[in-house]
Amino acid sequence: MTARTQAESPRGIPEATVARLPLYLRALTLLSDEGTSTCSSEALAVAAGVNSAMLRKDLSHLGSYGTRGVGYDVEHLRYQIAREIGLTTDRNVVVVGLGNLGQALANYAGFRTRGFRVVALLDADERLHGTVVGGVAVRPVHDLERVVADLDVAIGVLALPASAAQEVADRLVAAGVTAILNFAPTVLSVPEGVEVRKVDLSTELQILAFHEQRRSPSYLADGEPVATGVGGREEVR
Ligand SMILES: NC(=O)c1ccc[n+]([C@@H]2O[C@H](COP(=O)([O-])OP(=O)(O)OC[C@H]3O[C@@H](n4cnc5c(N)ncnc54)[C@H](O)[C@@H]3O)[C@@H](O)[C@H]2O)c1
Repeated sequence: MTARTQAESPRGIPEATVARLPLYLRALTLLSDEGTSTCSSEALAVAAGVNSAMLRKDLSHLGSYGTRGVGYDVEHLRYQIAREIGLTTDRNVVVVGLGNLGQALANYAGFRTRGFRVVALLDADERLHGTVVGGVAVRPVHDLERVVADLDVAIGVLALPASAAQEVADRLVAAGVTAILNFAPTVLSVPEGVEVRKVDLSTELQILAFHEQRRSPSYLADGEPVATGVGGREEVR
């Protein structure tokens, strides 16, 4: 076996490419919905928001090179990418924590059309038990192990307070779940072989603020952040 020189998925596709596959899939789905059957790499790159050289390189990792003068077959490429991401079979999802965020996630119809079935909702608050969100009844978190086994849950979504996240993650892992999407503001510790993705909207907002600041006329004028705090010091939050 050759040593891996950069982060790669088990099939040898660079992780950076894997991270862009959902962008291509979304762009191809839009093109398909518009009735487009073939598209050039340039058009697909624009629709996905990347440059076309990067797109061609990414797709070459999938063995997809398009046809010279014609471009890519939209449906075929869509299938190839969906298969690569593992979306040709539906995945069952459990959402744990049915507060503001959990309810919004459970109500989101877009998961279903992308191959994710929210099959169970769990919460510790007994006032929520039996209430129906997005067509699924909320059950006690006590049922977690049974739900995972009976409903063949593949992915756990954590939308609960940070203080409860590790314990629930441990229970999910012990029950056999190997993929966790964590919205709680805490770093989870999981054994090797378990994949955790963390979603943090405030980090994304901070990144936007960083770029926004660099576009501001005063920053561009002298290359320095604007002093906003008392005594001319920049306010740091
Ligand atoms: N990642 C992000 O971008 C983002 C955005 C918003 C909120 N959050 C985080 O998501 C989490 C949920 O936010 P919210 O606004 O929905 O909070 P919320 O207080 O409205 O809901 C939390 C829910 O978790 C339940 N809960 C608490 N302990 C539990 C346990 N041990 N087992 C099962 N359920 C339990 C509560 O009963 C409640 O229904 C918080 O940690 C918040 O910080 C993250």
